[in-house]
Amino acid sequence: MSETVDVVVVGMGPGGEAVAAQLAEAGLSVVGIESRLVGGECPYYGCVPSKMMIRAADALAEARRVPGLAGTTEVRPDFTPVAKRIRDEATTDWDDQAAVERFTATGGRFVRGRARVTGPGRVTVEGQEFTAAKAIVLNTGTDPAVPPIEGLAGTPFWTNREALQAEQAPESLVVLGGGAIGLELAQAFARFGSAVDVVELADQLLPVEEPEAAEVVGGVLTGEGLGVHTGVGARAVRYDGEAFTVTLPDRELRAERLLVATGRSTDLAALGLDSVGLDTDRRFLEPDGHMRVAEGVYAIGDMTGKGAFTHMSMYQAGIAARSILGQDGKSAEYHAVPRVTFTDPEVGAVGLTERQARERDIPVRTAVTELPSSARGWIHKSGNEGIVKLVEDAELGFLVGATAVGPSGGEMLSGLAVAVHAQLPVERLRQMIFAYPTFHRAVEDALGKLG
Ligand SMILES: Cc1cc2nc3c(=O)[nH]c(=O)nc-3n(C[C@H](O)[C@H](O)[C@H](O)COP(=O)(O)OP(=O)(O)OC[C@H]3O[C@@H](n4cnc5c(N)ncnc54)[C@H](O)[C@@H]3O)c2cc1C
Ligand SMILES: NC(=O)c1ccc[n+]([C@@H]2O[C@H](COP(=O)([O-])OP(=O)(O)OC[C@H]3O[C@@H](n4cnc5c(N)ncnc54)[C@H](O)[C@@H]3O)[C@@H](O)[C@H]2O)c1
Repeated sequence: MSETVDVVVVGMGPGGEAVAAQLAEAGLSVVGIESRLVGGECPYYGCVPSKMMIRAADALAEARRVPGLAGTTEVRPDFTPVAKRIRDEATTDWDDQAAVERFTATGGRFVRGRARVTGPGRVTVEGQEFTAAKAIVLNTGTDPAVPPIEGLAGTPFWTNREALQAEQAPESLVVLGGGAIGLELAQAFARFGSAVDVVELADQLLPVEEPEAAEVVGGVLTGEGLGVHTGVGARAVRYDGEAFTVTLPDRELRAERLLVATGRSTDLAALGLDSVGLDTDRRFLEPDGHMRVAEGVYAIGDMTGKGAFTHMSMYQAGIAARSILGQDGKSAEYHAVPRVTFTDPEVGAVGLTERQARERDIPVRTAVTELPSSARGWIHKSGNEGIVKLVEDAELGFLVGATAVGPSGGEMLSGLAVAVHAQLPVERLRQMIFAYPTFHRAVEDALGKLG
């Protein structure tokens, strides 16, 4: 028998948890369904544990910069505190009891299980059927995509999920995929002593970001001893019980561990979305400005393909919640999506890259400045690699995109994100006073070069 409630949330990633809690707090009857851990990928296998690992790895790198600046250091990496911090502080040993209680304290009801949409307003989980009188909200995220490389299936390769449960840094590691996950984890493990090779199919690392940014990061990684192989794919993978052998067109790489970080996949068919008239052959759902994908069905987070970031999932959650509550609210805007890849240097970016702007026939004007030659970069010395790149719509006179690579590229991004979001005239930005000597003064130089 079907039980009627106001809202059923399927998948409790960051956005699903937020929307379910907001609606329950507003007095609606809400059922939140999660097959694994409430909170999703970010707190258990993503953002939080990876950034704990990176924080520790960056401390090692900074200590290694002491010679030449401040004396001598002897750096002996120990992964144990990282593994312990991830287990105890970040994930409570991959237990979501606190998150479940946080949700049920809002008045929501929690069901553990793998849900399927079975028709308009209908969701089935573990033999129970719920009828959602107001809305179904989908927030089922993504899973690691595993490429069809000969010999790979069945080997004990890592995805981000295993990598972030590691107790020790491996002696050696091959990383397939030079995107955000691949590079963040590759550099972190390398700083703990792993011998790391990164294999990226595209011609540049971080293919969605500016080539100038990728070049800086690639230079730093090779400078730190990582092998970086771009424009190549693995032809085959073998595992002999002790180590992996990855065959590239021109060489073989052998390593204790293999991390597959080649992107993410969705399975809309398994969710039963054909029962509400949605095309399940697609990779992503296409929501309208209020996150509706069908009558009474909302989708938020990575599965919408608008940017696989926790801040996107949370942003869309707020819009969906307001819509379900019948409140007025601005519809979603994606012209100023900020993103930060937490390598060292960090790659902060917002809006369009030059290539994306040109593909949209925007009359583009760009400028690039180098951080090491800025006053702060010169003072900073070791570890000062970075750039600022601005992309201006020359006709309209405002920035449509910007990238800040540097020791704190993610923080430098904030002013640039304001400029792109609010479409502030470049002329007005040029009149700003930029504090001396900050890294973001490089933005002033770049603005000067634009004209
Ligand atoms: C290693 C790594 C590092 C990252 N670092 C960052 C970062 O620094 N900053 C950032 O913004 N983003 C980062 N991300 C991305 C971020 O984790 C995701 O964008 C974020 O988790 C939002 O995803 P989501 O809301 O779509 O749902 P997810 O977090 O993917 O959660 C979806 C949930 O739905 C559940 N589910 C799926 N199907 C069903 C079903 N049928 N029934 C019930 N439950 C179901 C899943 O078990 C899962 O818990 C990182 C990701 C990874 C992997
Ligand atoms: N700091 C952050 O915000 C952060 C960190 C990690 C992940 N994320 C999110 O998670 C998403 C997934 O991350 P990801 O790094 O897995 O995906 P990604 O799509 O960013 O990168 C995957 C990379 O693998 C490459 N690739 C694909 N097939 C390959 C193959 N067979 N061999 C070698 N390379 C191959 C792709 O060209 C691409 O560069 C990202 O899109 C990002 O939004 C965000």
